[in-house]
Amino acid sequence: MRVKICGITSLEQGSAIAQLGANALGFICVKKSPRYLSPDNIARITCHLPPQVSRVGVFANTDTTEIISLLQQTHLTAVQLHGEETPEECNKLHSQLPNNIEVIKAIRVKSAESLQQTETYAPYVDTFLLDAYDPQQLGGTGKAFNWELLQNFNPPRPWFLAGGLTPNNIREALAIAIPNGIDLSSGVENSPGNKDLNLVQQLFQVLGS
Ligand SMILES: O=C(O)c1ccccc1N[C@@H]1O[C@H](COP(=O)(O)O)[C@@H](O)[C@H]1O
Repeated sequence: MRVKICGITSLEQGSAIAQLGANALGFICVKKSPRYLSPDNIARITCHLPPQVSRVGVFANTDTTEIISLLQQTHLTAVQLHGEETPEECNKLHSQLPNNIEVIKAIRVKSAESLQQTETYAPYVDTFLLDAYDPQQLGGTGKAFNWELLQNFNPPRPWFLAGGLTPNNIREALAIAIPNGIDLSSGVENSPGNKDLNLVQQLFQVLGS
């Protein structure tokens, strides 16, 4: 299973988290987030990570040209679109990126209807990420959604489960849903952008048991 830890802001923590077992790390490129990291700082971290670790840039409603320019500066291997990007915008970005760059579309789940969006977006993205909906914040909310909605969820692309996941609730989540990957941010941190390595270690212990 893919395990993505998002909101990495330092090389020391990124390397330690990869060492503990994460195979994807996320870097927040949304300027108003407390976890925002500049392109220069992202590049300083990504160039030292093991090659098998996916490096995901998280964007929200960012212009395609800006995303492509940032990818060229940072050694990112994936783009997570976490805003109100339309299927047309996803198509435009996907068609302009090299095939080895993964496009992940976040769907913020309000109700069962939200899940139907995966059918519309599927031709234009590689992967989905399901997060909780919050009217105030785009992501990193620490809020979970109703996992029971996922019982018969079988989307046309691989998908990550995100939103309020912690070492304490991950077992319950995975007993209900069968995602291809999980994504944790605030559930494994001391404060925004400062990850708690003990909690990350605890997560891998639970996943391995
Ligand atoms: O983490 C942020 O600050 C953030 C800002 C803007 C868009 C997305 C963001 N984070 C994403 O939110 C989810 C879930 O986070 P949490 O585990 O509930 O804290 C995760 O996919 C992050 O990539």
